[in-house]
Amino acid sequence: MKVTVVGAGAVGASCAEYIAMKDFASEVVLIDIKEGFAEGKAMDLMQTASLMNFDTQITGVTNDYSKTANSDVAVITSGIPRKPGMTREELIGINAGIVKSVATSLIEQSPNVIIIVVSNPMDTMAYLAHKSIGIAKNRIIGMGGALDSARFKFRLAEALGCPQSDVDGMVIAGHSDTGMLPLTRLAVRNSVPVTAFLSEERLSEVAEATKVGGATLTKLLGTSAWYAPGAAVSSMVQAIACDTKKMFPCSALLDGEYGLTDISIGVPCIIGKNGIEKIVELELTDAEKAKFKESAAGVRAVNELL
Ligand SMILES: NC(=O)c1ccc[n+]([C@@H]2O[C@H](COP(=O)([O-])OP(=O)(O)OC[C@H]3O[C@@H](n4cnc5c(N)ncnc54)[C@H](O)[C@@H]3O)[C@@H](O)[C@H]2O)c1
Ligand SMILES: O=C(O)C[C@H](O)C(=O)O
Repeated sequence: MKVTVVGAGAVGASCAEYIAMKDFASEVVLIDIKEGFAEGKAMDLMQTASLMNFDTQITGVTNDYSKTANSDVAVITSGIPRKPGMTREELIGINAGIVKSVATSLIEQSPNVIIIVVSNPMDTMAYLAHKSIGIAKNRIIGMGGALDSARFKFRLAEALGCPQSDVDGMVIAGHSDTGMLPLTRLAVRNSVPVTAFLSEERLSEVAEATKVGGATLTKLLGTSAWYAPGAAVSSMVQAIACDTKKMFPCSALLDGEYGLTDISIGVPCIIGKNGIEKIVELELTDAEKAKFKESAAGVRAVNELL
C-alpha cells in the first residue's frame, strides 16, 4: 500500500505520522512545494521509527510527482488554513487553484488512486476535484464528518462525564461552522440514547460546541487544528488499505441520495478498498431534513464561487 500525502504542513505531517504509527502502509510519500520541507518532515518522522515501532517508509519530495507514481491512496492537504475570525469558505480563492492542479498531477501519475480531500472549504474542494479530473465518484472522498463526529463524541463524553469509548454519534451535512448536523437524536451511551441522560438544552449546547469545534481551536491555536484532522484521515486511509468496510460520514458526490444531485456533502459512507462502497441513507426527521437541505444550499452557494 503506497500512500501520498500532498502538503507536508500541520495536517499533512500529522496524517503521515498517524499512518506510519498504525503500520499498515508500506510507503508514505510526503510532497510539498516548499523546497526541502517535505524532505525534512519525512526525515524527522523516519527518526521516530525505531522509537515508535513502525516499518512504514516515509519519503519527502519537493513538487516531484513522479515519486508519487502508482499510489493507492492520496490525501490532499495542500492549501492555506484559516486564521482566527475567518470562515473556511474564505479560503476558496487560494485553495481552489491548488486543489485543482494537485488533483490533476496526482491522477497523471496514479490513474487508479483513491483521493481523500482535506483542504478547505472541503465540500467544495471535493466537488472541484470531481469536476476537474472526472474519475468514478467512489474514488474521491472528502474528509470532514469523521473529524466532526470525533469532536461530537468528545463533547458528548464531556457532558455525560463518561469515557469517550462509551459514546457513539455522527455528524453529517456540510463541513462548515453553520452547516454541520450533529445527530443528537441518534447518539448513544452504550446503546442507550443520550436523550435519556441529557436535557434538550444540554444536548443543544453539545451540538453547538461541535459545530464550532474547528473555529474554537483556530482561536486557541492561531491556525487550524491538525492532530484530530490527521487522525481522522489516517482512519479513513486504514479503512481503504485494510478494506474494513467501516462507516464514516464523508463528503460524497450525490446522485439522488438524500434527494440531492451534483453536490459533494457529508453523508454516512461505507469505506473499503474501492473507496466509497455504499452511501447509507438515514431516515431523517422533518426537522433534520430541513437542516440538511439548508446546509446543502450553503455548500451549493460556495460551489458557485468556483
Ligand atoms: N477537512 C478538514 O476537516 C480539515 C481539517 C484541518 C485542516 N483542513 C485544511 O487543510 C489545509 C491544510 O492545513 P494545514 O494546517 O496543514 O496548513 P499548513 O499551512 O500547515 O500546510 C499546508 C501545506 O501545503 C503546502 N502547499 C501549498 N500549496 C501547495 C501545492 N500546490 N502543492 C503541494 N503543497 C502545497 C504548503 O507549503 C504547506 O506546507 C487547510 O486548507 C485547512 O483549512 C481541513
Ligand atoms: O477549522 C478549520 O478551519 C480546519 C478544519 O476544517 C477543522 O475543522 O479543524
